[in-house]
Amino acid sequence: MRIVIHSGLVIDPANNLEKVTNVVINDDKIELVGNTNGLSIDKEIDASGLVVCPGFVDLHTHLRDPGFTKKETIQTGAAAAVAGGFTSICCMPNTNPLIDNELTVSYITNKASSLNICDIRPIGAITKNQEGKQLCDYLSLKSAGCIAFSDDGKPVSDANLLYTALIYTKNNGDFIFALHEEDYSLSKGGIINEGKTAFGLGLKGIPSLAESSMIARDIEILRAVKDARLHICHVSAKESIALLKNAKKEGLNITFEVTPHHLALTEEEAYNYNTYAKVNPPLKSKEDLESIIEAFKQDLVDAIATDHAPHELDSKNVLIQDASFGISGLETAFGVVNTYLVKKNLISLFKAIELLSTKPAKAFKLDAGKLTEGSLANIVLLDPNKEWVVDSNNFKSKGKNTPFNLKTLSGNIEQTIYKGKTVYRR
Ligand SMILES: NC(=O)N[C@@H](CC(=O)O)C(=O)O
Ligand SMILES: [Zn+2]
Ligand SMILES: [Zn+2]
Repeated sequence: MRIVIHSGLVIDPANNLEKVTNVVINDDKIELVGNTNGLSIDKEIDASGLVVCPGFVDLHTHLRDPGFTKKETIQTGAAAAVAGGFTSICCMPNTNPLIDNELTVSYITNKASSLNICDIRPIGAITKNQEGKQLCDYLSLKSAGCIAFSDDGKPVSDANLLYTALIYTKNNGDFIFALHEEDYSLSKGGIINEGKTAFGLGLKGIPSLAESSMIARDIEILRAVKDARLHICHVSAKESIALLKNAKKEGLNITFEVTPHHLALTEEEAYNYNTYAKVNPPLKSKEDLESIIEAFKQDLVDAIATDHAPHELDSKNVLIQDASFGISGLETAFGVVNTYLVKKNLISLFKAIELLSTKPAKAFKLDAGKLTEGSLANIVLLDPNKEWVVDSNNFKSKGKNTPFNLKTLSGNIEQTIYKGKTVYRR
C-alpha cells in the first residue's frame, strides 16, 4: 500500500528540510520525501495549507497504569498522545507496582504492542519502590525495554546513591538518568512558587532554590563521575537555567527539558487558589519565564516534554493545600508551544517542531523524530494557524486537569499517522 501526502509544507528538522513537497509512505515506512514521478499511488492525502512533520516524541508522560487507572490508563493515555501529535511517549515509573521490575515493564510493553497506536517506552525507577534507599537492577530493566531511569515525582535525595548509580553504570553502555530536582528540606509543605502570589494568598511557597540547589549538586556529581549521562526534568527556575548553561558550556553530558506550562504561564495563574495551576515544580515568576524564553532563543533547551500528569477531578476540586500536583498536558502541548513561542515570534515553527520531535529523540537515543527514507512512517499533519478553545471535556485523556481550559490556542493537530496507519483524525 503506497500513500502520498501531497501539497503540505514538509518540516523535517532531522534532514534540515522545510519545503512544499510529497511524503510517500509504503506500508509502515517512509519510502521517500520529494518527487513521486513514475510511482503507482494507492491513496492520496491532500495536505494543502497544513504542515507535515515527524510524529512528536514526549520524554515525560505519566500513564498511571498499572495502579492508578482512575487517573489514566495506557489506552486513554495513548489516545491522548496521538490526539496531541505524539507517536512516541516515554512513561514515568510512579505507577503501582512501580516500574522497578521486569514484570511491570512487560505489562506496559505488551499493552503498548496490542494497542499499536504509538510507541510507549518505559522509564525504569532509579531506586526500588522509589524509596531512595536501594538501587534498581538497571541492566535487567534495560534489557526488558527501559530507555532511561528516573524516580520522577520524587528526587534522589541521597547524593551517594546517585553517585553510586552513575559509577556502577558508566562502563556498561548508555544509561540515562532523568532527574526530578527538588530538595525536600526546602520545598516541604510548599504549595506554589515562593513569591508575591503565595504571599498574597497566604500560602507556603516553594523557593527556586529547592530546584536549583539540587541541579547544582547533580552537576557536581556528574563532573566527579565523568562518563555518565544526566537529563534534568521539567526545568523551571532562572537559577537552574544559568547552571545548565554553564554545565553545557563545560561539555558535561547533560540535557534538559522544559514543559509547555513552564514556558507559557506564571505563578499568577494560581490567583484565586486555582488548583489547576498547582504543579511540581511550581509555575514561577515572570523573570523565570523570561529566562526560559531566552534559553530557547539561545538553543540551550534539548526538549519540550509535557510532564503529562493526569489526575481525577476529585483530587483537584479540594482546598489548594490538599490538591494533587500536576497538569494534563498531551493534548495542549503543540497548541501551547505554537501560541506562546511561535506566534510571538520567539522561535520559529521549525525550531518548535524540532524541540517536540527530533531533539527529544536524540536526547534519549530513540529511533524517532525524523522523516528519513526507510524510517517508520510516524507523521503528523498540523494546522499552525487554526484557533481553538481548549475544552478539557473533549480530551481523550481521563485527566481533565489543565490551567489552559477555556483558553484560546493557535495550532491544531489534524491527523496523526503511526507506522503508516491513521491513528487520529480531528
Ligand atoms: N508534575 C507533577 O506535578 N506531578 C507529577 C510528578 C512529577 O512530575 O514530579 C505526577 O506524577 O503527578
Ligand atoms: Zn517531576
Ligand atoms: Zn513528571
